[in-house]
Amino acid sequence: MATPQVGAGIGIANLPNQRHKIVAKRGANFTLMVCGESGLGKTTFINTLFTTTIKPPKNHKRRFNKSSEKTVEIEIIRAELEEKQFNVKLSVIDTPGFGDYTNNRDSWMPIIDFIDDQHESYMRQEQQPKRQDLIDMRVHCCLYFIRPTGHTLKPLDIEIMKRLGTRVNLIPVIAKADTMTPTDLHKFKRRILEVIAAQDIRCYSSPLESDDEATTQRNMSIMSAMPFSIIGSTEDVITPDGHTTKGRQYSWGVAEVENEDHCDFKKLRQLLIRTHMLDLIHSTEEFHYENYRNTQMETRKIGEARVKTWKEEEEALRKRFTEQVRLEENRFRSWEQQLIAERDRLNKDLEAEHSHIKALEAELEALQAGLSPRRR
Ligand SMILES: Nc1nc2c(ncn2[C@@H]2O[C@H](COP(=O)(O)OP(=O)(O)OP(=O)(O)O)[C@@H](O)[C@H]2O)c(=O)[nH]1
Repeated sequence: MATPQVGAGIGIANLPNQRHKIVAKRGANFTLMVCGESGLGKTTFINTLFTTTIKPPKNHKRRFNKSSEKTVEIEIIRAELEEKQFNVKLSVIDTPGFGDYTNNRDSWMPIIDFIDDQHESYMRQEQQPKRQDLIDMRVHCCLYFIRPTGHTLKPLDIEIMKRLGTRVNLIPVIAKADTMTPTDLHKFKRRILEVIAAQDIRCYSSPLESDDEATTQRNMSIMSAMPFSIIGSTEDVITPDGHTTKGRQYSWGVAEVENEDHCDFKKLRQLLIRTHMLDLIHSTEEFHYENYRNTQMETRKIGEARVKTWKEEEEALRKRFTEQVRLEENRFRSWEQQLIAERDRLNKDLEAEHSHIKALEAELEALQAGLSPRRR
């Protein structure tokens, strides 16, 4: 685990102004998770966000050597950020390779387990008599990277986002926004929001209202950009007006990371680092952790091992499926019985008609036999 010390002006010095001045004294502990399909720019984004190489870029050829059975590896990168004597102990949880495999269902389970395990570990530590220096790795925010397809969310995205949203502050982001036109990006955002609402996916939302009108406006402007479109790059480029900035160079021009006409990187950075870091920490504590704790307290005796929630969800899903199959089979059987009964009834009718014809034929024969001598 790398522990780089970085100190460039990225805005964490504003944190003490956010909510509790007390945090300023001991600094903050912030855990950020990035997940989404492989190659969407998660590592690049993290390095862009903290204006340093927190994590070295990967060798993408490596991916092709992996066995298709392999699940995601969770990586923890730690860094200490310091600005104007304010410290943030940052942990970044990367989930590389996600979605590379044929069996994608197996790829989200370790992510869900990781989040639950951190709550579990914190809860167990809290139950101990000695409660100082608790190790806290609860995930305060999860950035879910969406592939910039321009269509809509994929079923796998929906499935994972649903599970994440009930456990963690989920923030959806559209990766590689420089690969889409502003019109397509706008339509894509709208479709994503429609799916999020229709599928009841819970995303992070912060209180918008504040005593200060400017803060309310700022919060509204930040939150209205969700799902945030982002461009990641640690490379310097020269803009048409001649200044140097982080961006991606193309033959048609440059895509600038910090240009609000190009993407929402600035707003997302503002939310994560400057304005909402403490709210993300507090809502994890007050909402997601409490939720976990309450559920476990209701369903478990003290000391009893945790039943993995996703396993319960899987079991419920399996039961529902088996029940549906059973109902369908019953429906099919009763339909088959009806068909057999109908066939028997028709056969009987046919037999009766047959006998009737036979009787008529016999009668006709008898009549013909009766008539014959007189003819002669
Ligand atoms: N066009 C474009 N390319 C990007 C962007 N961000 C990253 N890339 C490129 O995408 C490739 C993958 O980037 P990574 O940051 O390694 O992606 P990742 O999601 O961490 O990949 P895994 O860890 O394998 O899941 C690299 O070649 C990056 O240069 C972006 O915003 N736009």
